[in-house]
Amino acid sequence: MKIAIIGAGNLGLAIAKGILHSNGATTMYLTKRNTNSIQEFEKYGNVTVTNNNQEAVKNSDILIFAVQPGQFISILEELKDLLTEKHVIISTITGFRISKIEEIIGSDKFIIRSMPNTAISVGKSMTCICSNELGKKRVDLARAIFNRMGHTLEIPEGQMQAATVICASGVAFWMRLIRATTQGAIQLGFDAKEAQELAMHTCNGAANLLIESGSHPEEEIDKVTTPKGCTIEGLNEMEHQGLSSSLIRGIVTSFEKISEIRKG
Ligand SMILES: NC(=O)C1=CN([C@@H]2O[C@H](COP(=O)(O)OP(=O)(O)OC[C@H]3O[C@@H](n4cnc5c(N)ncnc54)[C@H](OP(=O)(O)O)[C@@H]3O)[C@@H](O)[C@H]2O)C=CC1
Ligand SMILES: O=C(O)[C@@H]1CCC=N1
Repeated sequence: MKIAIIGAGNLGLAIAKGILHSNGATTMYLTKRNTNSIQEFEKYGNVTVTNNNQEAVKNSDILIFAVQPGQFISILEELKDLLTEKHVIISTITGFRISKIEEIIGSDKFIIRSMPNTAISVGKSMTCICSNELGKKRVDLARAIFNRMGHTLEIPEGQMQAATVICASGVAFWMRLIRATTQGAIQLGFDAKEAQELAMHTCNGAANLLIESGSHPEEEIDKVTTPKGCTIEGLNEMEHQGLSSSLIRGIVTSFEKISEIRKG
């Protein structure tokens, strides 16, 4: 697999780490205009760091675009004449519709739109995927690439904004919940390092319980809440203070913002 990541910033580098972590590429190009900060990636023998997008495209089959939305159009213009039937174009750009990509490079290209999250760097991304008509023939390939770095779900393009909030922004939401749990643990007497260890591994365990058992969260909650015990007392107080409601409202607010950005 010859992969190029055009725009090796926060997300692009997280994807690069995930690919390296999973031995997912035979060769990998990483591009950005100022390459000083990512030069170290060349220590991996199969990685080329360059500011030359055209060189990366010519020498790769899978092109993952991870630039800011405002940078994407001019990059596609720069590269469109080099794109051939060997290329699978994978965009991670928030809010950038497939039809807009087709307007620039044509609908006769394999185009995948994806929404990974930064946990891709450790092989644990939840990545949502959709494609243009022709790209349907390459969805399985795209899923195979991202499945090596976590879990994938194919969705209609109309759900991509919602997936951005739940999965990409979601990493930040879960981090805050883990941090709050850590603060609670410190108040109960653990030092900061231990407190974070307890919080993140408990979070990991809870998620894995659901993933592996397929059960509903309330089923697992029922197993933990001893009648008249401490768990239900704590849980009910959290709900009196608006735990579920505040999460839902935050998610909806985030979605309203992303819709507003897209209109802009
Ligand atoms: N961060 C996240 O969790 C997620 C982000 N996204 C989306 O991914 C995209 C990237 O986000 P993020 O990584 O946070 O942004 P960054 O700004 O960190 O990364 C963008 C990178 O693109 C490079 N770049 C800019 N212009 C060019 C060019 N002409 N050629 C090659 N490289 C270029 C920049 O480097 P330089 O200036 O040196 O060129 C920079 O490293 C966005 O569209 C975002 O919406 C999607 C899902 C999750
Ligand atoms: O916060 C943002 O707008 C982008 C989209 C998803 C993650 N970061």
